Order: sequence, then C-alpha cells, then structure tokens
Amino acid sequence: MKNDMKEILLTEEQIQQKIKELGQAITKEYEGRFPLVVGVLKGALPFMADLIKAVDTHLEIDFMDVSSYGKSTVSSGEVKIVKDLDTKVEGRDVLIVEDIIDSGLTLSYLIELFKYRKAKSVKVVTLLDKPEGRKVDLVPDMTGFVVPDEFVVGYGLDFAERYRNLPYVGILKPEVYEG
Ligand SMILES: O=P(O)(O)OC[C@H]1O[C@H](OP(=O)(O)OP(=O)(O)O)[C@H](O)[C@@H]1O
Ligand SMILES: Nc1nc2[nH]cnc2c(=O)[nH]1
Repeated sequence: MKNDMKEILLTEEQIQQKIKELGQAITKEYEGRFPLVVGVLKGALPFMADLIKAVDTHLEIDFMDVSSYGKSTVSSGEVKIVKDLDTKVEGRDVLIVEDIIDSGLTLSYLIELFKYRKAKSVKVVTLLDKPEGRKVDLVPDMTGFVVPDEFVVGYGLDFAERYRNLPYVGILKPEVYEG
C-alpha cells in the first residue's frame, strides 16, 4: 500500500509518541473524574484504541457514528446520526475523540447535541486538524498534528473505505483516486 502514497506525512513512531503525550494531558485533565470518552466512527477507531491505553485514570467509552461525507473527497455539509450513544450524557464530562477535523461540521453538530443533552462539559481531542478546511469556527481542546489542506489517509482515515488499517498517515498519489 505504500506504493499508493505520494508522501508519508506522519510515521507510526511520530503518531505513537504524540498519543503518549495526549494520554498524559487527558490523565491530568480528568484525574479523579469519570469522563465519557466518545469515539466518532469509523475513523477514530485506531486513535481511540491507542489513546485510551495511554490514559491513566478511570473512563467510560462509547461510540457514535455520524455521516457527513459520501464516497468522494468533498464534504456534503450534511450530518446525520447513523448510530447513537448507548450512554446518557446528562451531567457527564464528555470527551469527543476524532481522527480529523476538516470543515468542523461533524464536530460542531456533536458538541451542540451533547450540550443540548445537558453534558457537564464537552471537550474535543483530535489526532489531526486541517484548519484551512474550516467552514465553522471550531478550535479543538487537544490536537495531535496540524495537517495541510490535502486529502489524507491512514490510521483510521479512508479513501472509499480503504487505507484505514495503515499505521501511518499519508497523502495518496492523484492517480489512485483519479483511476
Ligand atoms: O470536519 P469535517 O469536515 O466534518 O470532517 C471530519 C469528519 O470526517 C471524517 O468522517 P467521515 O464522515 O468520513 O466518516 P468515517 O470516519 O466513517 O470515515 C472524520 O472521521 C470526521 O468525523
Ligand atoms: N480520509 C479523509 N477523510 C476526511 N474527512 C475530512 N477530511 C478528510 C481527509 O483529509 N481524509
């Protein structure tokens, strides 16, 4: 699969080192509390799995599946709930885990939803942030890496459901999605 990459943006080692640091920051932030850590499917799965192992305080996990993209690389601007949480968020400290923030539409929808459901606090940790893609004002509380305005894949991020299982993050060669 490495042959499909124009460039490797983040190596497995860089990602894992950053996750250790983020895990320590989350431990510090939520020590003595019992946050509800919400993974946004499917992209956040590898990040969430590694991140929670780097956190040294009690936490509960749950997942939400929302969809804002079709099969293309362009945002449709629509957000719909595909799978809701099993857990009540009222009174909870919610930490949303994302693989990437691009337009910000997915997250701004989720943040408003959890506030409406009376969460005690809502924070966001994202592995990747693409600030140039933003359509709404949104700054994550914790960020792994800022990435350029390019379509990236790997470590949860897909192109047509492929490449999620890469341990690194890269930019595809144009011929891969053109062909
Ligand atoms: O900031 P935005 O422009 O809203 O984009 C970010 C969202 O897009 C991706 O999910 P996607 O809807 O592609 O689903 P997936 O995680 O199942 O691939 C990503 O995982 C974020 O949830
Ligand atoms: N795979 C992938 N999904 C995204 N969703 C929003 N931005 C991106 C991106 O750069 N890559």
